[in-house]
Amino acid sequence: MKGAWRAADIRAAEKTLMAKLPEGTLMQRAAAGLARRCAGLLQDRYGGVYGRTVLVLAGSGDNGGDAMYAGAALARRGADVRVIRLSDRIHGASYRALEAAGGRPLPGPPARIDLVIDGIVGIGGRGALRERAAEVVGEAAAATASDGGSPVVVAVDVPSGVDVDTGDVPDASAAVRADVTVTFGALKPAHVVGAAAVHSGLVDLVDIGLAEHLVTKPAVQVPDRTDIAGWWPSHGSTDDKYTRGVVGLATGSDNYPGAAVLSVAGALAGPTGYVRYAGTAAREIRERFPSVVCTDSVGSAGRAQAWVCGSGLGTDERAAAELRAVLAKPVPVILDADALTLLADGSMARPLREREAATVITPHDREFARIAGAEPGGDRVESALQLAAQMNAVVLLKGDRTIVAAPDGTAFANPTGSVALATAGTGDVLAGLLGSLLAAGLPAPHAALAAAYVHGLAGRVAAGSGPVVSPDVADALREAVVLATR
Ligand SMILES: NC(=O)C1=CN([C@@H]2O[C@H](COP(=O)(O)OP(=O)(O)OC[C@H]3O[C@@H](n4cnc5c(N)ncnc54)[C@H](O)[C@@H]3O)[C@@H](O)[C@H]2O)[C@@H](O)CC1
Repeated sequence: MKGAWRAADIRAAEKTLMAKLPEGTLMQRAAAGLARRCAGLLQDRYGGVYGRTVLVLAGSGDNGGDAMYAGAALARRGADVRVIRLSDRIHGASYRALEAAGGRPLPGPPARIDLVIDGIVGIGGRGALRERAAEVVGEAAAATASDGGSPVVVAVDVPSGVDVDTGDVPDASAAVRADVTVTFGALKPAHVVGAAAVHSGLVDLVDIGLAEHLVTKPAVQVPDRTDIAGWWPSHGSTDDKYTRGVVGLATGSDNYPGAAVLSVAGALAGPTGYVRYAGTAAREIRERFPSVVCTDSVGSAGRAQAWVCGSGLGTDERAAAELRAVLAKPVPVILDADALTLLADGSMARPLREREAATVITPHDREFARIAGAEPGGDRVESALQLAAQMNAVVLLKGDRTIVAAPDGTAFANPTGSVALATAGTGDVLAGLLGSLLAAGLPAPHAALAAAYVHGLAGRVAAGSGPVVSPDVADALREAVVLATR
């Protein structure tokens, strides 16, 4: 699991480390790593460093210092390095090093640029880029590279114009869109959550010896494949259909039988050995999935180790009664879609509060607003954590980087999100898969993250064969499980 730390925690660790090192050492480490990555990108794209045009955008702080020292190293290897100073006050020693290596100042971006180094602001940045900086960033990105394409844009530490601590991008037109972000010491939330994660492009972490001095808990954690593989339940030779876990689904309605089909398809791709369906879509489910045991209500269904409730359930009296029946079960429960709408008027607050087993809620932003009173806003991690604490539930806040927040204050971000999932019905598939993982015994935060991870991969797998609809995501789940867990 990788952690991402806020700027204040990074600065505290840097302070401890810097006290042990000769002055300037950390910046030299950062700049050396940055120059190496830039040289690699120039090599891969244009076949070498020599003769390539590199534009350094330098702001007033140490971020500009990193960029100019790296520019100096590239100039020494024969690159034609130009620098635009975006402040009257810039890092002096690195500017002089760049000049000494042959770098030259320019008032504005040239027409031909092979690589842009964004050293405008790093972890000291506040808000959207100021007007002049935003203008220069736009002009540089619109320049032509020597191979006729757009220049490679490398952000130093974080793309300038994003909120480092929250991943918010206050104004997308006044923020750098990087192909690669070379960051130092540790990831920051901007690399892994919110719109800033998209602006970061590929994130490349340079070790400057900081990690062991980070004493605080990360603001957000990001699982990788080995975490998912380690959590995914495996079966032994003594297992049977019951010991693998039984998952129950109270989903679908006369109006939305498809939601039931999709949620059951999601559950069947998970690790449980037995799927029960309770609801009005029993006929559709029996036809599609003969292994699923169907009843018409939660009350008449047998036991399950976890229940999924809400996808396409509707919000009428029958739906409310089914939700109440699910909340009364002493097992983990996932509340999705219409179940969240039913929670909004507060009438379920008591049964929800009285639950002892885990509850997972899976809102998108508008559902989040129905329950919390307002959409998540710029700080999605903090918003999800607050709702998790308030409801004593694990919150899976859907988005390009889905966030999983636990009531104990721990937050995670899923790295596999895919735009392919932004289509009707994919949430039903996710809820079913998550139910299966909970029924198989995974702790709720791990179940939510593992489901989001595999679901994201399934979206990518499905997108490999063209435009995606939600049944394609359900069909791709098995391949995604194999990719994530083998
Ligand atoms: N502190 C350290 O030990 C290290 C820091 N390093 C670099 O130093 C950076 C942090 O440096 P600083 O603390 O000097 O801060 P930054 O260089 O990130 O930026 C601070 C300056 O930017 C200006 N600024 C803030 N918001 C702006 C906006 N929206 N538009 C335009 N200008 C804006 C401020 O006036 C301030 O002077 C890191 O991100 C990293 O790149 C690295 O060299 C590694 C070691």
